[in-house]
Amino acid sequence: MSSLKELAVALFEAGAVRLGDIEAKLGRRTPIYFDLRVVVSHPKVMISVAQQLQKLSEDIHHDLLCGVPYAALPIAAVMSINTDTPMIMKRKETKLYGTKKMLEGKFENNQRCLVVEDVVTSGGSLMETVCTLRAEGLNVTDAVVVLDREQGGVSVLKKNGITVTSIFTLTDLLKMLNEAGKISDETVQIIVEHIKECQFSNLDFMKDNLELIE
Ligand SMILES: O=c1ccn([C@@H]2O[C@H](COP(=O)(O)O)[C@@H](O)[C@H]2O)c(=O)[nH]1
Repeated sequence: MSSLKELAVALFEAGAVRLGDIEAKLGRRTPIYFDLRVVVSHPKVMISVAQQLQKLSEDIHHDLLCGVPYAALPIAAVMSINTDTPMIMKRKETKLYGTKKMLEGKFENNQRCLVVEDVVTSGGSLMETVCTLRAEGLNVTDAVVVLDREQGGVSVLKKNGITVTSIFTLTDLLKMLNEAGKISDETVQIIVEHIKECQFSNLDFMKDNLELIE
């Protein structure tokens, strides 16, 4: 899988692109949903996704990698092994026993941690991980993601000090899948209209869980 178009088609064929009237996070409805969790069952696609993210990471100075739980964890693990970069893991919930740690793995104050994410919509999931990492004394300024759904999350993250670099924007991906005959012109149109109407300009809906700059 040398080209991005080949990767887009491989993701589609692996079942990572779902079309229809789908219920997403917080009861929102969407005509397109990306399920990157399926990639664990397709090792060649996993390697290709990790390699593309590694390319994006080459110019970003970092000491550690951290995947946003859960979908990005295996992707970050493959990148960690391929590049010999230590990884840390954020827990979704704090343990109620033992060490009560939020982060697993070894890290030191002020180390630079690059965040790995599968999909950005509002930016909320990624920001949640960033807040935990920063609260533990890590320096977090960048994230690499597989897909930017172009719904405002990347700008929201920028306002909070995070630069996002993605393998695909939704526009790129739709174009590649349309050219490959996987998605019709009509479906592309429906998705484009939905994305225009469903934009996020802040993370107010989850402000009780986040310590934001704004
Ligand atoms: O098509 C999609 C859209 C979202 N996700 C999951 O949700 C978060 C991203 O949404 P935010 O609003 O930016 O938090 C991400 O962690 C994905 O796992 C998805 O899988 N597919």
